[in-house]
Amino acid sequence: MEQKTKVLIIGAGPSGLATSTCLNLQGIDNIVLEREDCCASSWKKRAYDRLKLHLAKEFCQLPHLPFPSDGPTFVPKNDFIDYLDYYAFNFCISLLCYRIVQSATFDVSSNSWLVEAKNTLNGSTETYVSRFLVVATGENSVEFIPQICGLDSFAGVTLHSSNYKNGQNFSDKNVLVVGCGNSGMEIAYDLADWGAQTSIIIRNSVHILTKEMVQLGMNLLKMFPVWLVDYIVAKLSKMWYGDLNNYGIQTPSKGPFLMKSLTGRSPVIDVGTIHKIKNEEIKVFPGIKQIDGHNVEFVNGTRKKFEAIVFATGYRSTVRRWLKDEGRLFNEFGMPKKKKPDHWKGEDGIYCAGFSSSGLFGLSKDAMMIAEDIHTLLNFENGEETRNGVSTSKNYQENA
Ligand SMILES: Cc1cc2nc3c(=O)[nH]c(=O)nc-3n(C[C@H](O)[C@H](O)[C@H](O)COP(=O)(O)OP(=O)(O)OC[C@H]3O[C@@H](n4cnc5c(N)ncnc54)[C@H](O)[C@@H]3O)c2cc1C
Ligand SMILES: NC(=O)C1=CN([C@@H]2O[C@H](COP(=O)(O)OP(=O)(O)OC[C@H]3O[C@@H](n4cnc5c(N)ncnc54)[C@H](OP(=O)(O)O)[C@@H]3O)[C@@H](O)[C@H]2O)C=CC1
Ligand SMILES: O=C(O)C(=O)Cc1c[nH]c2ccccc12
Repeated sequence: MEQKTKVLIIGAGPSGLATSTCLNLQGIDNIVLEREDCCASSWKKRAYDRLKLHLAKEFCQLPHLPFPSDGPTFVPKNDFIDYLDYYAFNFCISLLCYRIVQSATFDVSSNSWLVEAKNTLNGSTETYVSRFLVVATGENSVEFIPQICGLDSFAGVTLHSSNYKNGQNFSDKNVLVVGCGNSGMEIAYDLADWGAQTSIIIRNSVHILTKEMVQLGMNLLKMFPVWLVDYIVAKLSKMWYGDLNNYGIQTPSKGPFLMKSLTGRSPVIDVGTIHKIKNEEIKVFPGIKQIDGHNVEFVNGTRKKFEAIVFATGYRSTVRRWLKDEGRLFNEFGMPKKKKPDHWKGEDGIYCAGFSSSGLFGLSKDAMMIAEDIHTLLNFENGEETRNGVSTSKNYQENA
């Protein structure tokens, strides 16, 4: 089987859905391929129960569909899932699930992308041919668990944050959370709330802000330079939380928004974890040196027994496993080679949406720019054809 389309989009997360919608509204034929059985699978299957969007809803809406004005400012996970399902339905997205893309190659002779996908319903390999290819498989495509000396010998339960739902099964257990990004800090809070004896590893410096500080910062950024916004937000954080050094938390020298834009690392948006750290409900440890049975030894020589470890150690992109473009658009980590704002476009009609480390806000911008660019290129190509005597119906109307 070989299926042809003008644009092939890989991945039906927010990036794929947003790009498909923007193309649909321009009347450009496109198909979205998704490896799972549904759209927005990371939100439906790999997110913990108490998750809410950290940014105010105005920064999280996808193109052409605002959140209801009477709804909460910080949208809960399930409302966001309903929003994404409605989005896919409302904009008539042409979605093919159960398709794991295994290779994508540009064919110079036909000026098109040849994409092979495994159909997991019947085991067959399908071929798709398109003029344009949009990579929307996400920065968080696969769980990352670091190699730690002795991890194989750990005698308790281990899981990645993407498989954590809530702390129900951990009450009264000694649990170690590895990683102090937004997942780790919130999961530690949740575990402590469920009665687990909770510890967290914070091995590097990290910014801690409230969601209101981030909201203020995002709004100030519309008018003021990043250094000034960082100065204000960092001052507010210091006033609110005091000196966190005493609790094992150092503040980076670069400001939170500059750091986000340069490295993609988000500040931790505190949901109450800091309060629990201050009152010793949650203990802070430095990096792990080694694990032996139930014992974990930290780099400062301290040892402690744990019954479970939650790895909130982040994710990796998997593009380089299947995209055969000789590493032109993506680096070895599966992230764009070009710096923002030029990250979203490669050569030969390839694009990426959702790889600017700027969350839903950034991926919506990518989607709009990609659709606009494809629209312009197609108009140009149609114009060329008209000049060469091959008119399309669109050009008949435009020329009339
Ligand atoms: C826990 C968590 C909370 C977050 N909260 C926020 C927030 O509040 N605000 C914010 O702005 N950002 C947030 N983000 C960051 C980001 O906005 C989300 O990760 C968002 O889902 C990214 O959308 P995406 O479509 O780029 O990637 P994903 O949602 O990961 O979607 C990619 C899709 O591609 C599919 N796929 C991957 N490989 C293949 C393949 N080979 N073949 C076919 N399909 C494939 C996957 O199954 C998946 O459905 C959060 C991230 C996480 C992990
Ligand atoms: N409600 C929301 O909006 C939420 C948003 N998110 C977003 O999702 C994305 C992914 O977040 P998250 O899952 O937290 O992943 P991140 O990549 O942001 O964080 C990973 C963490 O793991 C730590 N880590 C990695 N390896 C080790 C190791 N060997 N030992 C100790 N620590 C280690 C890192 O620390 P180090 O710096 O020392 O390497 C870092 O603190 C982010 O953009 C985040 O902001 C996540 C949860 C909720
Ligand atoms: O939740 C995330 O990690 C995001 O990427 C959302 C986001 C985009 N810009 C920001 C600036 C500060 C904090 C979070 C974000």
